[in-house]
Amino acid sequence: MNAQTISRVPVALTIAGSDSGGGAGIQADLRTFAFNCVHGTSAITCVTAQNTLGVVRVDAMPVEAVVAQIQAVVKDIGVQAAKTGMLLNQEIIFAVAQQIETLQINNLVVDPVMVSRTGAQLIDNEAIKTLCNALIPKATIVTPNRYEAQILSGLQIHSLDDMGKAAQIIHKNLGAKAVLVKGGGMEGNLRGVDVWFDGEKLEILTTKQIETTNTHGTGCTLSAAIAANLAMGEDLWPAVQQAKEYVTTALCYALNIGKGQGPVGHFFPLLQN
Ligand SMILES: Nc1ncnc2c1ncn2[C@@H]1O[C@H](COP(=O)(O)OP(=O)(O)OP(=O)(O)O)[C@@H](O)[C@H]1O
Ligand SMILES: Cc1ncc(CO)c(N)n1
Repeated sequence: MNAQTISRVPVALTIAGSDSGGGAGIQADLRTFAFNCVHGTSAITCVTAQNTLGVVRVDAMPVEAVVAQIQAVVKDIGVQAAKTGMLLNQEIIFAVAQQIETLQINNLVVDPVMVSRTGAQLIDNEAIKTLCNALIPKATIVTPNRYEAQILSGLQIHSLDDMGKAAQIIHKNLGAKAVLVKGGGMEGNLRGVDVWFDGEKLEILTTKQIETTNTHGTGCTLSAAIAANLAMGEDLWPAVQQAKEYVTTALCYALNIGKGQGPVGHFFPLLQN
């Protein structure tokens, strides 16, 4: 059989942490890229020992190693979009922001991983400051969860109205082109409702609520799917809408593995036939 070489495939880069349990981080991002028909490349910032019950240990990569991974990918292969996930510390965040500027990476999705859905802070205050000053201003879109949006906006978020206000404050103060406040951590019928603001339009993204506790990796999956759609050449708003559909279906096929929160099922397109 003759090989069919494919040379014009869109390429996306994830700059994020490794999740040994395979549900979030780099592992979720690369699967999401693949199932959205995009070649996935990666720059690993830290290695977590993690499972469905939580994070046991985190080891940071040396800053030079993070920079070398980004440069190796961009200088040879080239990327049409990138996303950032768990960047861990101030030095890594600052170096990543510099590389994005120097290598002129367009279409940047910043998932400002700093607080888990349960409200536990994952990075220190200095790192949060650098994220706000150096990286978020370069973002095409920033996608905070409820708790991250509270930190970034200074508001307490309990209602849809609060989500909208937070999105507008983050947009005005931090300079990302668009903001998506995610509702996975909201209560009642707001769970799964996201709010978008791009400086002009305030939109509410609703979906059917999925009754599952297996929600590990939803945020990584959503931001990676947005990056994949941007790499495919989609405009930002349709890229977000399609990514929301992808994460919703992946949640419907979530995996009931481990003793805690199982991961979303990225490979549902293979199961549907
Ligand atoms: N039970 C649910 N039903 C429907 N959608 C959900 C549910 N839980 C999360 N989502 C959706 O998943 C996406 C990710 O949002 P979420 O708030 O869970 O992000 P996150 O806290 O960053 O995720 P994680 O840290 O687990 O990766 C959003 O579109 C959100 O609305
Ligand atoms: C590596 C990694 N990135 C992101 C998250 C947030 O879901 C996680 N739990 N682990």
